[in-house]
Amino acid sequence: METTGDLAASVRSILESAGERGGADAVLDVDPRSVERALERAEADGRVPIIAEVKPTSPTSDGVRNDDPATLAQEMVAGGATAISVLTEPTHFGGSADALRDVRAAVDVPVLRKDFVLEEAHLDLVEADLVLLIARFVDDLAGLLAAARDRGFQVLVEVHDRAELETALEAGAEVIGVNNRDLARLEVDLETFESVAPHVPDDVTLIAESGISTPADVRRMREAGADALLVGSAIMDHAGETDGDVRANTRRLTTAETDTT
Ligand SMILES: O=P(O)(O)OC[C@@H](O)[C@@H](O)c1c[nH]c2ccccc12
Repeated sequence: METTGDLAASVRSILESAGERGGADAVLDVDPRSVERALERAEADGRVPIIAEVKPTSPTSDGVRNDDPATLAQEMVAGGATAISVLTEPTHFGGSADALRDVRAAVDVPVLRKDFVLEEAHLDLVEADLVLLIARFVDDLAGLLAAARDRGFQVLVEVHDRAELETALEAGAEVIGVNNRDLARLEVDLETFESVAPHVPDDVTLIAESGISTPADVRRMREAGADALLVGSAIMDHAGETDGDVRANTRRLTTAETDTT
């Protein structure tokens, strides 16, 4: 793992608490809902493939939403979401394994577990269809990827630059997310995706992550090659700028390529 000296203080503290969280008693055996199939269904219906994120709060959000995660997820699916991402990180994002379990029981789309998984035992906290591994924070990416696949998980490997992309490809990642947020400064720049995307092989499923808030942002990321987009804050609307209507917020983005008004 890289030294944590160049990371934002909140990210250092997230990693410290992640390292202290234990695993689980049993090794999971997951029967996953196919992400590939879900993406094909969205494209066939003319919906932009959006992975909508249930994120009660975050170090960069203005506020907290304590709505029932399962209800939020159902509203997101009603707004056309292709998959749901659920934070399970408890100390900085207000997430939990129970929230993910409730969401997965309430919807029939694939569910991504969003957390700071650093070692094999962390994989066994809760079943999900897709699990996130962050290239920058994982020592043995190929090993953890294999351990996740052995359990049946599909795996989203997150990168932020070309060097991390190479690491992800060498490790055999098939689904790669480019995070527009820089974890050293916590700032978002959509150019990050645009600069990394051209170097991603066509057979990789490519996801643009973070900082996507408007239909124009959606179109920009799609033009740069995104197969899907991961959106949290603009849908959760922690500050309450859109009456917190998660269904409408999701629909505005899933229809961005058909409704260009
Ligand atoms: O809220 P945003 O800017 O739409 O971002 C969503 C998602 O990309 C972000 O929550 C995220 C991306 N990678 C992460 C890793 C851990 C925790 C959270 C994240």
